[in-house]
Amino acid sequence: MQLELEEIVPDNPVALGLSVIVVYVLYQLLRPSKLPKLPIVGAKPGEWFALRRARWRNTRYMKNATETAYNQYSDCACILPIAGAQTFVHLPHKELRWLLEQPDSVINNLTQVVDSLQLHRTLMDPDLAYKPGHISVISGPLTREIGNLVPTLLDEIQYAVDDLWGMDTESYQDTSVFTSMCRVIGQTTNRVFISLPLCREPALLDSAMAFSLDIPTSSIMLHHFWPSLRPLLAPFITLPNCIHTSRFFKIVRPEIRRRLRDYDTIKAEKKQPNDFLHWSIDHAKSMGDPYYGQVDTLAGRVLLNNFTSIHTSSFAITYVIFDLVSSKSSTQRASQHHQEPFPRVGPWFAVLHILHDATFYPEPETFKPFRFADNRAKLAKKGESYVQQARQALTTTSPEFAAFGHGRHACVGMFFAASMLKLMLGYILMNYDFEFEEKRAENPWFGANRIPPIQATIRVKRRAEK
Ligand code: HEM
Repeated sequence: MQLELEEIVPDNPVALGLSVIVVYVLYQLLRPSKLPKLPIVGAKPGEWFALRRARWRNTRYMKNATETAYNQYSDCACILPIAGAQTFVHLPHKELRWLLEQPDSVINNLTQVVDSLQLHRTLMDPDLAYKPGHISVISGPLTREIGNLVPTLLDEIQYAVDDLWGMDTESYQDTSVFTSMCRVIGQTTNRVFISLPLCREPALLDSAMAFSLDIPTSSIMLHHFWPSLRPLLAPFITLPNCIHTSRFFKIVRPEIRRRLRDYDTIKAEKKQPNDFLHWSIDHAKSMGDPYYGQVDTLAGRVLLNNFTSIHTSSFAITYVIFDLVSSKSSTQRASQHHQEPFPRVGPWFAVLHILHDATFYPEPETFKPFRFADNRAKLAKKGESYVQQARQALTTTSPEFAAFGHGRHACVGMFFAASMLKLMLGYILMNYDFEFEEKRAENPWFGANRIPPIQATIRVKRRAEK
């Protein structure tokens, strides 16, 4: 018996719409998986929809899931599905070197970053990611200028911290560490990105900080939907990204137009500003592609840099401050190196668990702010070369210390971040006292990322001058 098309397809438009949705949902649930045949973390043997159920289990118990991936599958790869993120192929630690040797034609870092953060939807101009001009500006002039920028950085840190934490030497006050650190980092990085007075403009900082949160939030939301539905939902989900981008652009556009107009005169008079915006204009002029020199491209670069800098650096300093206030003996000595970074690479390595692996870091659960400095001193005492000693530096990445990633695509801003964070910590420890806390506030999970306790407060007061 042969059925005519009209007999199968309902003529009622609502029924037709519903049938399409049902067929689509069934297809998504039952279509064969393209994933390699590997053990799935969080799945139970023989269960239906193992991948989907594992995804929700892992998301609920992220610590267990990532620990299982790191410890139980230390010899073979496994699949680590997480809701709101990609389905990761988790590689054992020993495979990191192999991974780093793969050319971009085999494992493309940009594709993975774009997909992970859904940059083609969460950025209002995806070409900022596909034509990443900021990378050469960060690794070039910004990194070269760090030494010269120290007084500028310190000036802004002092201004921002004093303003937020006050000068009262008598009484302790409650303060939200994360919120204040975001503001200090936002102000300090923008001092280097677009200089005074814009770096202190509250509306600019508010929109930059909001945008820095919009990207991870909207990408997590988008990852909850099947890829084919994302283009339809993205305009709604990324509405905050659009609003914060246009607020930021409105503030910076007049300054960018002024810089472009006066570029030749400023250069002839050797009065160039020493900031990211100026270096980006220099870079645009050398590119021969008008896209790089457009006002909105330059504004987008500054905003994108706010995204890469604000939360990464604020997380790092917030961890340290919480570790210090709950560790009496450590606050006596100025702290240099401590990071509990969030994992970002995919194919995925549990950076968090590597940094808590007792094979590499004895007593990993104990906060030892001088862990690396003491190692360095021991190496010096043994007469080891300067190069060996420098392997303990915050900016020397390795398979065992991948807080900034490792290899070709390691963080290009790490030298800048490390200098800014050390200056900040030094300034805070020399000028402020903390009230000691018996118990350290827990670090919660946000999607696949471990983050500092962003709601928690501490008590702080200005140290009286002796
Ligand atoms: C404590 C602060 C920071 C941490 C922990 C951090 C961490 C990271 C990590 C893990 C990566 C990915 C590496 C990979 O894919 O293997 C990365 C990439 C990147 N970071 Fe950072 N970062 C920090 C601060 C900064 C700052 C301040 C800037 C800008 C000035 C920056 C700019 C970038 C850029 C542009 C990339 C992409 C590099 C590429 O694709 O080649 N980061 N960062």
